[in-house]
Parts: sequence; C-alpha cells; structure tokens
Amino acid sequence: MMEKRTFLFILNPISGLKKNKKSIEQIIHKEFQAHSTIDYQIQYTQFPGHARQLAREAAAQNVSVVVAVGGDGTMNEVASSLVGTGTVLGIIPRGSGNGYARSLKIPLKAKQAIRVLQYGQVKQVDVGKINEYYFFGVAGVGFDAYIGAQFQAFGLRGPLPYFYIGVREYFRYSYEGFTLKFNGQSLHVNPLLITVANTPQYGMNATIAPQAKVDDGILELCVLNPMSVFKAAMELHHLFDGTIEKVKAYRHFSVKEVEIEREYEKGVFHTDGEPRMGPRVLKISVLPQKIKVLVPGEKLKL
Ligand SMILES: Nc1ncnc2c1ncn2[C@@H]1O[C@H](COP(=O)(O)OP(=O)(O)OP(=O)(O)O)[C@@H](O)[C@H]1O
Repeated sequence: MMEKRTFLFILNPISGLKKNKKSIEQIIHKEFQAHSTIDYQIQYTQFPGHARQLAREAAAQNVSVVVAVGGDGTMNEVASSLVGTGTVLGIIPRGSGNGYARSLKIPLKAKQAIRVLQYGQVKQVDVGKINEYYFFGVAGVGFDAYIGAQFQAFGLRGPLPYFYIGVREYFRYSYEGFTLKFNGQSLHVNPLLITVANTPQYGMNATIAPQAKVDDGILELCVLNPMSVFKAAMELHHLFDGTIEKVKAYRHFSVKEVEIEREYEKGVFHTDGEPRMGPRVLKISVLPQKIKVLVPGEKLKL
C-alpha cells in the first residue's frame, strides 16, 4: 500500500488582489478530497510572520509538504522555516508578482499549480542568505527596496499605486554609495539598485538576471547604474523581454559570496521583495541545494 503524504496549505488572505479569496480554498478541497494518498489541512495566516511559525511547526512534525498559497512574501516566510529540513516546499501562486513561482515555471493557474503539487518532481535548490535572513529568489538594496519600504509604510498594495509611487519617487530618490566585495575584488558603485539573484526575475516577468539558475550553487550580483527617467522608459522593455544585458547601465558578476557595504549608515534592503531595515554591512552567501521544492516534472502535462 502507498504511504500517505501529509500536506499543510498556508493561505495568506491578503496576498495579491482582492478577488477570489474563498474560491482557492474550495479548489483545494475539490482537488484533494478525492486524493486517497494525501492527507491535508488548510490554515490562514493571521499576521505577518504567522506563515513562518506555522511552517516551522509543520516541519517539526515531519509534514511532507507545506504549500505557500500567496505571493513571494508568503513563500519566503514558509520556505525560511523549511531550509535544511526534510519537508518540501509547494507553491500555489496568489501574489501580485509571483517572481519565484514564475522563475520555477510553476503555473499561475491554481488548478495547474495543484497538478504540480500532486504529480510534479521534488527538486533541491539553492538558498540565499543575507545576514540572518534567507532569500530564495532575489534580494538587494537601492531604489526597489526603498519603494518597497514606502509601500509597506503606507499600507499600499497593487500594481497601479506601485507604478505611480515608483515614477514619483524616481525624481526624489537620493543615490547612495556602496562598496561591493566579491571574488577577491572591491568595487565602489552609486547605483540605482543592486540585486543578488538566485532566480531570474522579480515578478511580473521583470527579469533582472537572465543568467541565474536556481540550483547551480551561484548567485548573480547585478548592478544597475542610474539613468534619466527618459532613458529608463526607453530601456524598460529589456527588463521584460529577458535582454537586460543589452542595457549599458547594467553589469553582472557570478558570485558565491558578496559583501555590500553602505557608505554612511544603516538602511533598507529586501528579501524576495519584502523590505527590512539592516545594518551598514550586508553579508550575502549561497547555501547550495538547501531546500526541496515541488516543480513541474518533465513528464507532467499541464
Ligand atoms: N493575515 C495577515 N494580515 C496582514 N498581513 C499578512 C497576513 N498574513 C501575511 N501577511 C503579510 O502579507 C505580506 C504580503 O504577502 P505576499 O508577498 O504573499 O503577497 P503579495 O505582496 O501580494 O505578493 P508578491 O510579493 O508576489 O507581489 C507579507 O509581508 C506577509 O508577511
């Protein structure tokens, strides 16, 4: 007889845009009730940090798979508690950007993402570490982390205010100097942003590191220099069509470790798009193949 697997679904009720909140729970019931080899439970998060706590408890009880039902923030919380454990990460993307799920080719449609949970393959992938925090897709400093912090401070959500605030703040943003130490060299930059990427994209197919591979034991250190707003608008399509390397203001380096030192004081950085306040020095490294995640298998027809 086949051994039963146990799944815990962690649903973030505020992820993504406001529609279809209940229906995802119904879809999960419909798709799993008839599945005789899987026992499952659904829990909603009640506050930021709750997903991390629920996933930690599940891993301690050897739950087979913990599924993050939300965006990159929810995924980061769940995955952070599964690093180095035997419990596998699953994802049903429900965020606005879904950068990590898109990078792993996990379908955005719930039913198809569920097929991956049921019949996909378990893959061991790399984990990034930035000081005491883990990241799974991208982390970094600069304009995007700054905007993220503004967004969080004002409790804003959704792509339209993001676009509006992004353009407005582009004119106000005061550039900071950073020293990057990596591969035995030291580089001083005054960038628009610095991203350390384990996977290619931020979300919405905005691809900052087309070279990034999630299981190669390497991170891509990407530096984007400042541009006029006109130039940025002209070059924007390169971010979305996977050709960022054609942008003159863009450079990237393959690293296993990098130290990012701010010139003056502590400041904001982000892990998978979630802003955090950090000290002047950020130490970043890669932990090769430290987490298991369910991804589409080669033979899985979606
Ligand atoms: N019940 C809750 N109430 C308020 N905030 C919550 C709750 N549960 C989780 N959160 C927080 O919600 C934030 C946003 O979640 P998430 O990133 O999953 O969605 P998103 O921002 O829509 O997606 P994406 O990052 O892909 O754009 C996270 O910082 C998480 O800690």
